[in-house]
Amino acid sequence: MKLSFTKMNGAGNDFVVLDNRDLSIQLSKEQIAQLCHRQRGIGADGLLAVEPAEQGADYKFRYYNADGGEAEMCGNGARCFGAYTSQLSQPAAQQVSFETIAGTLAADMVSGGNVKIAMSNPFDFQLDTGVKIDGLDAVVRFINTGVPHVVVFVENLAELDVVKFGAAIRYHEKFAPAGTNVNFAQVIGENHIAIRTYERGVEGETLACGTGMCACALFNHILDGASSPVKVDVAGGDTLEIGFEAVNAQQGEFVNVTLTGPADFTYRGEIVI
Ligand SMILES: N[C@H](CCC[C@H](N)C(=O)O)C(=O)O
Repeated sequence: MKLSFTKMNGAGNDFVVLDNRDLSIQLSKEQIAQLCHRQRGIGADGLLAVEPAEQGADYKFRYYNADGGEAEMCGNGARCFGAYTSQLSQPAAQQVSFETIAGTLAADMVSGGNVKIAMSNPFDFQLDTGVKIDGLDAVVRFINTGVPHVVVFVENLAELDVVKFGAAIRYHEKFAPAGTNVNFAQVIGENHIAIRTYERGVEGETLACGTGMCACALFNHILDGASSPVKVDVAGGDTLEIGFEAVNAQQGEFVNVTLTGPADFTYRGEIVI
């Protein structure tokens, strides 16, 4: 099968984008994993598929990790999905809505080529999961910001072995069977944090993780009183903004969570699979 695709990235979190509005593309988990393979395929952290909406939004957004498994949604991917689908209409749309497993989201094309995502409300808040990891002297926290995220605040982010400790938490029995993404964060200023993320389904550190940035920013508010918007420095070198409105922060209740950052087209191509 010959596939036309678009390669995009959101702050270095990179994706293969497929226009499947006619539902003609049917890929197996193995085929998606091959497309995302860095040496044997196009290479990406995940794959975004545009499908027709079923509940009144403009589109349906399907997200697959590099291992081919479907996940509930993807924050950086949502910005790329928004930028991609905004250009499917003439003139280009300023706002698009799309259905995901995590809920219906909206993407706004804002200044500087950035995209602002109105995220789903977080849930499953655990201030302290009680998980202890040998060699990691820190509290393991949890919140679901569309996908599951552990958040661990540390003082030595730059030197931390993110893959070692990330994998240990991702595969910990506490989070089985779905597993979790794992974020390590460090406060670097007022309303300003830096994070590194081990991503479930990539099984490695990615250059950015949008839902992970949201999770860390919300804990920065809960733990340190940071106010909205929180600036988040990510491993790929970008700084993004997380907005939120606390309803009951100590219970992890927030609304109007937003993720604003870049969504870049890298190239278009064709591949036979
Ligand atoms: N990179 C994504 C998160 C993907 C989540 C996926 N790794 C999973 O939950 O399995 C983001 O920007 O939010």
